Amino acid sequence: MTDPTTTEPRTDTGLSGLEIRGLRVAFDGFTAVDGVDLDVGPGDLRFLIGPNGAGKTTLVDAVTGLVKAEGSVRFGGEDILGRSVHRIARSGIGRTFQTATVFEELTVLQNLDIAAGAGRGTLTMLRRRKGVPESVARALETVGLTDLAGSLAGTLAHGRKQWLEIGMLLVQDVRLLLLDEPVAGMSHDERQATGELLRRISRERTVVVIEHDMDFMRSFARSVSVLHAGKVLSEGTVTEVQADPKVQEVYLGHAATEGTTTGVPRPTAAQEA
Ligand SMILES: Nc1ncnc2c1ncn2[C@@H]1O[C@H](COP(=O)(O)OP(=O)(O)OP(=O)(O)O)[C@@H](O)[C@H]1O
Repeated sequence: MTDPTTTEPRTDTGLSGLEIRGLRVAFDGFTAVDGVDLDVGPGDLRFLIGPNGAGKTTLVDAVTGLVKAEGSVRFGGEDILGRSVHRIARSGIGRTFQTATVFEELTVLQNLDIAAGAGRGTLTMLRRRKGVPESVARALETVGLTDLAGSLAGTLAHGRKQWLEIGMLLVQDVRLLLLDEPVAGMSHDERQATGELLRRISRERTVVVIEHDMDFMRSFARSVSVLHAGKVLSEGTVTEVQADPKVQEVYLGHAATEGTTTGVPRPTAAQEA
């Protein structure tokens, strides 16, 4: 269930929100993102859900500069659309992909150190350091990997690799985290720990999660946007979105055609009867 004490997006100084207007992405005449307006408040923990092919990943690709898009994407007061991937990353936006991309042959600490270095100036990089940088120690603590700092990343369990990747965004001081199905393939306990981690992170940063796992969404989303056929179909709290007949129609329609209940919001009592 959504924590009622954390329903309101935070507005503390230093937190930045995302403002998307008229976002459009076309691939050879096929419009994958079709005029999306989306506001993610500072410190929100927003879930982006929708059936396969709805345009969720393409939207994140557009925000991070991986695909060309029209419209506007403002973060921290600046329009970032059209900037290079590198410049967008430097403006404080980071993402993870469905498959964790960590350096398996390096230790957890080395992975974090490299990620931290990516945000440092050349002079700082050249300076000799003693011990673990504070930002790295903090990230280790936050993602719960302090005791595994010396372990090779390749030996980590699946869930912990995802946490390491999130830690790599934290040391880069990413202020907007865009996470693509972070709990896919995780055990129940790992999902729970990941949800709690995202709650902690969203006290200081803005978090957007693409997700198909509806139980996870129900437990941890502070707000939800439903995408369908490249457009925002519905938006609100978990309760509001689940009660929206348009959402039920889209998901139930898919369940019927795909023979799966993955991603189907829990039917209302009336539907179950
Ligand atoms: N590079 C591309 N070239 C052509 N079409 C693409 C490309 N990338 C995505 N698409 C199409 O755009 C649509 C949206 O895809 P996208 O991956 O954004 O959906 P999604 O909501 O993330 O789906 P899923 O939940 O399955 O990951 C799909 O029809 C997909 O086939």
